[in-house]
Amino acid sequence: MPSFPVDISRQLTPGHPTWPGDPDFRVEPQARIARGDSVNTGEIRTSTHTGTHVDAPWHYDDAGRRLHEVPLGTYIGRCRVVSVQGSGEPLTLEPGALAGLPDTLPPRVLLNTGQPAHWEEFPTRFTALSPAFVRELARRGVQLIGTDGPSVDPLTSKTLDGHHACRETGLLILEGLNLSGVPDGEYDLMCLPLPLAEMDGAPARAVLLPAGTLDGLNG
Ligand SMILES: Nc1ccccc1C(=O)C[C@H](N)C(=O)O
Ligand SMILES: [Zn+2]
Ligand SMILES: [Zn+2]
Repeated sequence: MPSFPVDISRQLTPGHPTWPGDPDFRVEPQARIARGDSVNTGEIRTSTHTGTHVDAPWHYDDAGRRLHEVPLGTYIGRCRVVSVQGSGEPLTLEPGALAGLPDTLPPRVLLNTGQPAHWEEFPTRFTALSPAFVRELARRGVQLIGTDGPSVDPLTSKTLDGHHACRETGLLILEGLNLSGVPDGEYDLMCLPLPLAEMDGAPARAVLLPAGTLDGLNG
């Protein structure tokens, strides 16, 4: 029995790795009481895709919705954490990975692919989602896919087939979760992306609550 809330966000430590080519994640001290300022403050610089974050559809589709156009309820409500294993090279999930799971799934599924709790370096080896896998999740009622990997497509993909399968099926994407040590099962997800208007995505805080806690909210 985990202790709730279970924090499934990655700690944004100085030097947290970012997607290759994205700006370094930086946290810099600004005001310091120890230097005579009245308060302590800091400055952060981050890619919108660092650590635990959501992708707005506009990230991979110029006609897609931007972050402020995605209803917050997408990220709040019943979810299921599922351990899955990819196959092939690059590691990819196919529909068979869902064998043994019910034909109807909650609106949110979080995929535990075995990524560690902390990334010392950017994980170049992670599990991608095939379009067939995405379509099968959509068929089972899923509306939000979360993964502990940094992307739903392989690192070197230019075609972003997994992302586009999500676009075609209306599925939204949450990436970079920390699901290390989280038992499979049903929970309520509460994930709140930073309210960055007009953006393509945003870092988010995500926690799990006992299933049913949020009953009464939509979805
Ligand atoms: N930041 C990037 C720069 C160039 C190319 C891809 C990315 C990504 O972020 C891809 C990843 N699929 C993501 O959604 O986080
Ligand atoms: Zn992203
Ligand atoms: Zn993505």
